[in-house]
Amino acid sequence: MNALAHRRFLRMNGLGNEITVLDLRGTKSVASEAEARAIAAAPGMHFDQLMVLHDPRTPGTDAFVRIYNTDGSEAGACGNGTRCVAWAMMADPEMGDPARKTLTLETKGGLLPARRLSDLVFTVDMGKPRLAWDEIPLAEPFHDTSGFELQIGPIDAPVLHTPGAVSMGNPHAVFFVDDPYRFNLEQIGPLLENHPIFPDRANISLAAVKAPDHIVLRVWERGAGITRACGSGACAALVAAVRREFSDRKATVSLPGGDLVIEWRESDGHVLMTGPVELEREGVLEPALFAAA
Ligand SMILES: N[C@H](CCC[C@H](N)C(=O)O)C(=O)O
Repeated sequence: MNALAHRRFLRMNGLGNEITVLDLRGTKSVASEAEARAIAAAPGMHFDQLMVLHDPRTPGTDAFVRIYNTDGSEAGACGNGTRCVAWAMMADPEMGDPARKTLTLETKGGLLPARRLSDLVFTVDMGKPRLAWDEIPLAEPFHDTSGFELQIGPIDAPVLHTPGAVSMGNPHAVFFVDDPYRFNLEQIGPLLENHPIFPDRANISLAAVKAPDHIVLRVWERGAGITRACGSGACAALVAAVRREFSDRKATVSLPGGDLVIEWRESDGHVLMTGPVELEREGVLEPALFAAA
């Protein structure tokens, strides 16, 4: 019997970014990429990200969280998913402790302190952005403020120039454009995600700075495609905009699914992301899901 069979899961979202939460704390089980893909591919089970809770690894933290994309690939950060896990660990009757208003999660990307502001609104400290070319990572050095030239085919695809490159524990390329909805992101997203300049692939954002405190964003996510929202992408876009003096250090980022408030805190260089979560349903993983995994 597969170790994940019959396990309870929560189906949540962060501004429409579809998140499944699974609690494997107290076990030695680890979901494989094939198992994550199998869950995402099953009827009615699609997720953009699967957030799997494991026992804490670092003193002072409450859980280690593995993050899987729709294609099964693991990621070091997921802002919307982290808010959903924070809700689950504070408010879910089986996973949570309602007395908690703060907790610290850990992912492959680092430590993530989270605070509950109200029933469904959380602030996560997403840590410091990583900005060196080999931290993103990129395949070669690039000029750290003007970005790097990036051209893609086919010919009818718009030529996109000088994205900002930022890691929030996962790789992001942010293209500043006049109107993110003018581009055929379905076409250019996968070309850019898989561009050889990104040895680990990348999340691709199209950002329009409408005001010093307002950015409009669309994201093609690595391993998931176009999503309704991307929390780490919103953080990356704010950081890239500040570095180019396009925006203030605190701004509202409007994604297709709604708004996040992002602040690149002056005092310690950490990026704070504030936004809502929603619980859609709960369920149990059927053994048949894993027949082919
Ligand atoms: N697709 C991303 C992970 C999820 C990011 C996004 N859903 C968020 O809220 O940050 C990656 O492979 O790096």
